[in-house]
Amino acid sequence: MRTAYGVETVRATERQLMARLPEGTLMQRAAAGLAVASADLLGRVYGSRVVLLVGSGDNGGDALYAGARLARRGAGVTALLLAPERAHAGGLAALRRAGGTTVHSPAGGRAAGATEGAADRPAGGSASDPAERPAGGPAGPTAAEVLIERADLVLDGIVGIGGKGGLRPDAARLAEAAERSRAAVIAVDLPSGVDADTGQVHGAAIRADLTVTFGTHKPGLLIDPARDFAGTVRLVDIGLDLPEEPALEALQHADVARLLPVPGPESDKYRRGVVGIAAGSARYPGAAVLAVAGALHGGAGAVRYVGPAGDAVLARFPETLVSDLGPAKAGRVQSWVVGPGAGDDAATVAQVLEADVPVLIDADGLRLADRDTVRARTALTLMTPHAGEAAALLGVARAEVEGARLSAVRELAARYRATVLLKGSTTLVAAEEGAVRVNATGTSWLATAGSGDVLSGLAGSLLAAGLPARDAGSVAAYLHGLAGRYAADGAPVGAQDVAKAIARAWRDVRD
Ligand SMILES: NC(=O)C1=CN([C@@H]2O[C@H](COP(=O)(O)OP(=O)(O)OC[C@H]3O[C@@H](n4cnc5c(N)ncnc54)[C@H](O)[C@@H]3O)[C@@H](O)[C@H]2O)[C@@H](O)CC1
Ligand SMILES: Nc1ncnc2c1ncn2[C@@H]1O[C@H](COP(=O)(O)OP(=O)(O)O)[C@@H](O)[C@H]1O
Ligand SMILES: [K+]
Repeated sequence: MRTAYGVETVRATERQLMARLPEGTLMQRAAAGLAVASADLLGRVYGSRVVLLVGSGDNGGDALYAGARLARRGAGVTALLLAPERAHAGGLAALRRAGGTTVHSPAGGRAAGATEGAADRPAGGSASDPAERPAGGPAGPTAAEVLIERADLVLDGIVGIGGKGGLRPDAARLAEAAERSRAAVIAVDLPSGVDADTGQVHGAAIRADLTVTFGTHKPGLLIDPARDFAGTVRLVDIGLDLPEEPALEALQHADVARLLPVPGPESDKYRRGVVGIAAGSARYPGAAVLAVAGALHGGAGAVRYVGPAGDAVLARFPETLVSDLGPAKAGRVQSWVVGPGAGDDAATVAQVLEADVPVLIDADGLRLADRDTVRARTALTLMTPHAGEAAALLGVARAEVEGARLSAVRELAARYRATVLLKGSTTLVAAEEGAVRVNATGTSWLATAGSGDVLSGLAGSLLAAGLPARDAGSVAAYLHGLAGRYAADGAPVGAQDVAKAIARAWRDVRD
């Protein structure tokens, strides 16, 4: 299981650990890991040009100490200090001892002619030395921007877990320069400008190729939009003793393998679970077919279908048990999936919600389900909105959900007293309590009509097989994401291709 902890927990565990260790130990561990990752990315350290973006906190300290290590190995290292008087004193001294230079990088300091030598200053001077840049001049790039432009590697130590709100204007300029530059960018702990706890991004942020994070992943590194800014994430162990329950967790192959329902010698189709699919309409029969396709690959022993698309379902999947009597009279099931392509059939949704078995509500069903009825259910409920559907349920704009996925999914889980799977580039699964699961196996090729129907069938099938809602949702998202990757393999796919590839995803996970 990959886990992520919020800032408050990180700070508390760091304090405990620091109390037992000589001062500066943790920062040295962080800087050592950062320097190794930098060297790996550079390939050749000697002769490389490294620029450090240094803010006023310990995040900048990490960058300075790592820069010192790289300077000792022959890199030309320049630190751009956003606030020279507040930059980490020990880190500054270490960098200068190692032969690195520092440049004051205020907003708008122009590099008149911005020459190579603009950054040079004697090692050992003080950060507030008047010899510090900025070089004047009304227009053109600042000295800092020129240095970033010419760098091989930029280390972003502007701000880490101490960041509040969007980047301030002078820091934002550096972030933009780094994005324009061809230099590789490594974010120290997390990309400056992203929210460590939520994954929100307010305005400009560093766009990194690699993020070297310390002690634990932070939730923001795993949730879009921030995840997209982090690039590849590398975790450096600094010895933190973290509590049992994380804020966020992501299943890995081994976790999914343990959760997959596998028939034993005593199994029969009923013991494996029957999933009922109440989906599709005269207008949208395809949704029924796709939900059944997903359900057939989810581990239930049988798939029962009720609704107006029985003929279409049977034509494609003769193994389906089709009934036209409605959910209440269709025969026993261990879970229901209701909603895909359901149109305005509120009666079916209401009937399904009355059943005392786990229910998955998707698509039209989300709009039609009465909130108080869902809240009052005693059996499990799993809701699977995409951002647009979640926004409608919450009464906010879609962009608001996409920008703050974690709070949106938590809020829905609380309002409906249900488990909620929020679909999208990073799928989140939240129950009313406990760690939120994040899934990142997906691919944007999955953004294709009907792939959500496949997911709901798959998750419903896992519910029928006996998985709790959080596991059913996160295992389904994991398999569905992998299946999407396999089916797409770099080219567009249809939802049916995704359903077919689920079997390969199972095999892969179980290997
Ligand atoms: N505490 C520890 O034991 C360790 C901390 N480490 C590093 O320390 C970092 C946390 O250090 P700090 O607590 O000093 O905090 P940060 O360095 O993350 O940020 C605090 C500073 O950034 C400024 N700042 C805040 N928001 C800003 C914004 N939006 N734009 C521009 N500047 C902003 C603040 O004025 C403050 O001076 C971690 O992210 C990690 O990199 C590591 O060295 C590992 C050990
Ligand atoms: N950008 C993306 N990256 C990864 N997965 C995505 C992306 N966009 C959508 N998906 C996934 O594709 C599926 C689409 O589901 P949904 O929006 O319900 O479509 P439909 O209603 O057409 O079936 C979901 O599993 C969702 O998580
Ligand atoms: K940073």
